[in-house]
This record gives sequence, C-alpha cells and structure tokens, in this order.
Amino acid sequence: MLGRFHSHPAPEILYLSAPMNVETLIHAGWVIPVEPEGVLERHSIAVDAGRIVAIRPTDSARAEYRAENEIDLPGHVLIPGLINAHTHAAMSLMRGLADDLPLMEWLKSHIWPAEARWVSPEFVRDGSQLAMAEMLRSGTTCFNDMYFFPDEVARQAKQAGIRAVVGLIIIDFPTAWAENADEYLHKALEVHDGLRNDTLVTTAFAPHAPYTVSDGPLERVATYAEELDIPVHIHLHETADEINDSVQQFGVRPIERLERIGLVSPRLLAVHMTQLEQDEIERIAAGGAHVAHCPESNLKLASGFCPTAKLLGAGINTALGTDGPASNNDLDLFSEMRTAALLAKGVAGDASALPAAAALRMATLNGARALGLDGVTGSLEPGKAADMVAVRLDDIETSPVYHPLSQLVYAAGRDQVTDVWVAGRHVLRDGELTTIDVEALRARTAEWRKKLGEFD
Ligand SMILES: CSC[C@H]1O[C@@H](n2cnc3c(O)ncnc32)[C@H](O)[C@@H]1O
Ligand SMILES: [Zn+2]
Repeated sequence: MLGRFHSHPAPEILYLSAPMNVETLIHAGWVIPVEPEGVLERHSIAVDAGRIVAIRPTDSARAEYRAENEIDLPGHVLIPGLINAHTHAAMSLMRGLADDLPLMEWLKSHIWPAEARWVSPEFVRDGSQLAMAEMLRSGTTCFNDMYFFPDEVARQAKQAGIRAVVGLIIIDFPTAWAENADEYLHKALEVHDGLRNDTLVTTAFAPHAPYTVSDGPLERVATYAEELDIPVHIHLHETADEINDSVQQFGVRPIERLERIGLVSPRLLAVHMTQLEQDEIERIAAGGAHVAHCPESNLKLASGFCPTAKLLGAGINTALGTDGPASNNDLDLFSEMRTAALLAKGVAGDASALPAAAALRMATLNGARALGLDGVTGSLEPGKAADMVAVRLDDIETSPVYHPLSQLVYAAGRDQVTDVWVAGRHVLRDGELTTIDVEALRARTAEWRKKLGEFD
C-alpha cells in the first residue's frame, strides 16, 4: 500500500515536498507517448541523465521539478523519435543518379557499377553524415542501416549523436568491403565486437537478399545471429521477379527457403514483402518475424504493394523504412507515414485500414521492437532513453488543431520539426544541428557530386 502511495503521489503531497532537480524540463502543448495510445494535452517531460524521468501535467510538473534547462513549447507536439527500419544511408550521395527504373535494371545497370567504382570508407563517411543530417532534421533518432563499411557508419553515428543499428552485410560477390563469405563474416564479427559496449550503436546481420546470398552463408548467419543475440535484416519478396527466379532456381519461394534454413524467427526483419500469399502471412506471424514496410521505394521502383493491413491484422509487427535515398529519394519518415496510411487504405479498399495512430506506431515503437530496442526507445515512457522530437503544430499548414495525431500524419511535414533529442542530447536546437558542421558537409557533398556526375 505504501509503495503504491509513493509511485502515485497525491497532488497535495507533491506541492508540500521539495522539487526534484532534473537536467531538462520540456513543457509541450501536446505529448503523444505512443504507449499508452492517446494524446496528453499541456503535459511536460522531465529528463535526467539521458532518460525520461516523468511525464506530468504541466501545472504539476512545474511544482514537482526544478530544471537547469526549461523549454516552453506551447504550440508543439512532443513525440518519440522516429525510427527508420530500413536504410542504405550513404546512398544519399547517389540521390537522383538513376530514376524511373525497375529494381533490377536500377541495381545492375546503374547502382552496382557506381558502387563498384566509388564506394570507400570516405564515401561512406560523407554519405552517412549527409543522411544523418537529413534524418535528424526530420525527426529520425534511430536508423537500421545496410551498407558497406558499417564500422564507418557506426563512427559517424556516434559523432552525430544518432542511434543506429549497423548492418553486418553479406553478399555473394566481392566488394570494396570484403572478398568472400569468410571475409564478410570475419569483418562482421570484428565490427560487432568493437561495438560490444556501445549504448547508441548496435548491430544486426544484413545478408543482402535471397537472390544474392547462397545457402551456406545464410546458414552461418542463422547460427551467428543466435550466438550474438542480434537481428537478421534482409530484403525479402521485394518483386515478383524475385519470387519467379527463386522458384526456378531453388524450386521454392524465398520465404520457404529461409524457413528451411531456420531464419524465419523473431530475429528476422524482412524488408519490403510486396508479394505475399495468405499462407505466407500466417507462417511469418507464426514464426514471430517482423516486417519493414517501405511504401515510397516500392512505389517508385514499381515493386508492388505490401499488404500492411493484413500483416497488422495477423499480428505481425510491421515497422516503417524509407529504403535508400537513391530509390525514394529522401529519408523523410513524415512523408513515409502519410504514404503508408494512404496506400494501406487504397490497397485494402478500406478507409480505416491504417489510422494515423497506427502509422505513428509503425514509425516508432514497432521499429524499436523489430530491432530489439523496445526496452530503450520507441515510446515516451519513464525509464526509456529521452529520444524525443518537437513538431510545431501552430503553423498555417497544420491549423486548426482538432486532433494532433491527425495533423502529425496527414498534414505536417518534416520542416515543422524544430527540436530533437537523442538519449537526452539536444542534437537539433530550434532547427539547427548541434553535432554536424553543415557547411563543411555541403562542400564535401559537392565534391562527390562532381566525381559521380562525371562518371555518370
Ligand atoms: C550489401 S549493401 C546493400 C546493397 O543493397 C543495395 N540496395 C539498395 N536499395 C535496394 C533495394 O531496394 N533492393 C535491393 N538492394 C538494394 C545497395 O545498392 C547495396 O548494394
Ligand atoms: Zn533496401
């Protein structure tokens, strides 16, 4: 009884006790914690040592807490940091290099030749930094990456102060990162080991796709992922051609092949999933695997439609990703939420198929769950890391505010993001990045544009 009294103190007791010192106290017009679902009006978040301490009505919070740093945002909504469940961050340097093509022509005739010529640690350093600047400015606090030189992606993420899951990539052909399966796996273990004690950057195995990774390396990934207790991130059922080729080569569809290898499990994060039979949806649900839906990339490459409402209806944890900025062509989860919600309605023929709250959950808590990070981030809850985003809602474009969730998903744009915190660090302050030298980045980006443009 006493314990309950202490964890839910009555207001009159609070006013009598001394205020608690915290680093930061943010007073917002609205807070959308995602978990529990709903909108809190005129609430405040107290942050200390990088974590959320409490979420309280603003009047009580002003009495209960004393902060070194107090921020008033009466026209803003505070939401959890957005989580991009599938990126190839450094491909930002290839944005607009090859457009209006289907996946395999885009990859084989344009992207892979460009990568063979240009990918290096320096390319990944600058491309990832460019992507991180774009992501932080648009409210993304965590991304799940699949690209060459994951050690460099990790270094840049720590410097920028953005949470990242770096992909321990495997692909059957030699690249600037590794020559063969043995070297890909050796480097994977090295990168994982180097990040063992990192709280901001973690790892996932990232075999590229069933059509580029043969059974042997996939079996080794399944074993190592269990041993290291990390996710497996793979492109899966992206196009109809992928399915047809698999049936021709292996006699089964890719999901069945992965099932036989033991990869369809709660570790699996399957990206795209535009081609799905009903029994496959049931098998993914039974296996406890997660899906990363990338609606804009699927639309641009005309890959197909992921049946999001069916997946969610079957209980499959479905997150949201942009894919690389060369097939999207941005890293904007605001626009991705809106596209996901609209597309799901169109695909299901049902206007209630994916409501605004579900779209925000996909871009936050579902992403965290898919990456095994839901104990750390994905919602605004006491004890979790203070990964938070302030979005201005008192603009003309989002007025009047009947339902903040509706404004956020159906009307707001990333340009309305003003402040971002990752683990309590204020990485975007009133629209300005605090961890990235934007002018130096612009200059390096222009140099890459010159080089890649000449090659194109
Ligand atoms: C092994 S590093 C990742 C590899 O993936 C390529 N890529 C980018 N977007 C896609 C996509 O939508 N489907 C398949 N592969 C993709 C990227 O260019 C790298 O080579
Ligand atoms: Zn991809």
